[in-house]
Amino acid sequence: MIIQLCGLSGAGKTTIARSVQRKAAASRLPIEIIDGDAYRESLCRDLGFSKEDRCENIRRLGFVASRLSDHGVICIISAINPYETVRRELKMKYAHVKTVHIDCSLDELITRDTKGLYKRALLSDNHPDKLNNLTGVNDPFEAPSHPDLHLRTDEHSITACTNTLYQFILQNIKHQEAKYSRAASI
Ligand SMILES: Nc1ncnc2c1ncn2[C@@H]1O[C@H](COP(=O)(O)OS(=O)(=O)O)[C@@H](OP(=O)(O)O)[C@H]1O
Ligand SMILES: Nc1ncnc2c1ncn2[C@@H]1O[C@H](COP(=O)(O)OP(=O)(O)O)[C@@H](O)[C@H]1O
Repeated sequence: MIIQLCGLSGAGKTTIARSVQRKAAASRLPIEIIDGDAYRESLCRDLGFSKEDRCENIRRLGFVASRLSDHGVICIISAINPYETVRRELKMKYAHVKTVHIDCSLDELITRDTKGLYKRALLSDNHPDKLNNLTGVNDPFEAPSHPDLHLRTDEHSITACTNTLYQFILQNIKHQEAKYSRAASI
């Protein structure tokens, strides 16, 4: 199974992914987090933040996830993943891909601003530190119209969001197992 998260910087993708991973480890459920930020320091080092590069980034993360997922590892792709076309592409290309929108209002993100990115994006146009392509401020984020799961981190606690995503994963595992056992008995 591949869970492709999408959501703005600071929405809580990494926090929730890690928390679900810890919870799953207690039940010996293998989860690998494929984190955009981390892969941008290795496999995706050559990529920037243009639309083309962001889409190529997601394609590469999707490929890595598919290789692990084929061997029974549940993969969580934790990236902003802002474009509907490439999210759909992953769903079409690989088996058991679920889209989870980690949603949070811009006002709350500007308050959190853990990396100082929003402050930079909101500087005046002629400021030397101005960030010109921050997703959600001055670069597009296409909210998924029909996500498989929608979590609002400005309305629910980290624990509540973790539990919801964890239950969603368990339900989908059960659903997959039932499908395979029906196919095997034919
Ligand atoms: N311009 C701009 N827009 C968005 N994000 C930026 C930008 N510049 C740097 N960063 C940092 O890069 C992280 C996003 O990388 P992703 O690989 O998740 O992005 S994408 O899916 O390819 O759009 C993102 O990480 P998260 O905060 O974890 O989302 C930021 O820390
Ligand atoms: N319900 C919530 N779910 C996830 N993170 C939350 C929530 N409420 C507050 N936060 C805080 O928001 C920040 C999210 O940061 P992070 O997980 O790095 O976001 P992202 O990976 O989407 O950039 C963390 O400081 C986290 O403690």
